[in-house]
Amino acid sequence: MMMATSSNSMVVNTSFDALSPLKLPTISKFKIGLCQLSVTLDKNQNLIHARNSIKVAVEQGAKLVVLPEMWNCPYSIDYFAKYAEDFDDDKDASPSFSLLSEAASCHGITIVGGSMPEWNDGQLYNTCCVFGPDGKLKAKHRKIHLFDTDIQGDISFKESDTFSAGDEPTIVETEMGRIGVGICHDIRFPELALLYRAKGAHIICYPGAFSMSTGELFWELVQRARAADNQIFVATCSPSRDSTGFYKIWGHSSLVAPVFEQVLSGEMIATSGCEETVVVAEIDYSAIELQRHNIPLERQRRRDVYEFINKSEAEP
Ligand SMILES: NC(=O)CCC(=O)C(=O)O
Repeated sequence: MMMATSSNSMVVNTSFDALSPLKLPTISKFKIGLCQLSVTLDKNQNLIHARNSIKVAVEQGAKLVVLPEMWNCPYSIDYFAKYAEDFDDDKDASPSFSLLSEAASCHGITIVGGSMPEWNDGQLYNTCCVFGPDGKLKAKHRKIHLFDTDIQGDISFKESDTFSAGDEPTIVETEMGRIGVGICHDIRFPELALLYRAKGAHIICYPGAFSMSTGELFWELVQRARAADNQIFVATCSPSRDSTGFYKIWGHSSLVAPVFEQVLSGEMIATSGCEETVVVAEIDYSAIELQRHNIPLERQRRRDVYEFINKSEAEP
């Protein structure tokens, strides 16, 4: 069952009971563009930058473009509220929203619009908007798992001091397939990806800004894990490391395929370094079918055994 939510997302019902069979979209082979942007203190500059970068991706053939987490605002607690926009009240008054909508319609592409700080009803959210080729908003995902960390002598950062957490998973039907959306720290939670896979997603897009402290060890690992576990494509897009702020960003925007050259599962097929760049790579959703044929995880899954997880969680 598909439901329209208050936040405008076409969200697939969140129960695990019904497994959506894989259905490939009409266009199942196309190019994706990942715009790894350098984010400055100058919001206007960030917007111009994003528009130019989307154009570069389109010129290289991208039909689906992904932007980074916080592409219009430095990734810093000090700036989130100052740079936030309200996308619901008057969309024309939101320059970032309008830019994404116009870019999508002008180029006739689907845009997973990274994330931006959003004001709504007095709450601040870390929000990703997805636009279709007609420029209309198709979905809005609010980061579900906020990034709070305290690593002694290294990094201390608490998104939850500023942001409220979203509480809805987001899967959106687009011409470029059924897209699950997560924002950065959301990628660490296999349950969310499993839910998207169960609901027939072809790709999960995670705009992200992993830190230098955790990026080297975890960024590639979690992308490949989500792709391999779920036999699905995973795309990530980060700001570049030279972005403004004390928070140092890992970068490395990437595309991971469920299978590569017949056998390799969860293989990185395109990636970047830490500098500003646009990564354009080909997606072929038939790789999902191939990998699920090669190793039919879904048939082998033992839900009867995993029942204990739910039961143990239910205990006080
Ligand atoms: N912006 C984020 O959510 C960062 C997440 C991160 O770095 C992690 O290690 O998790």
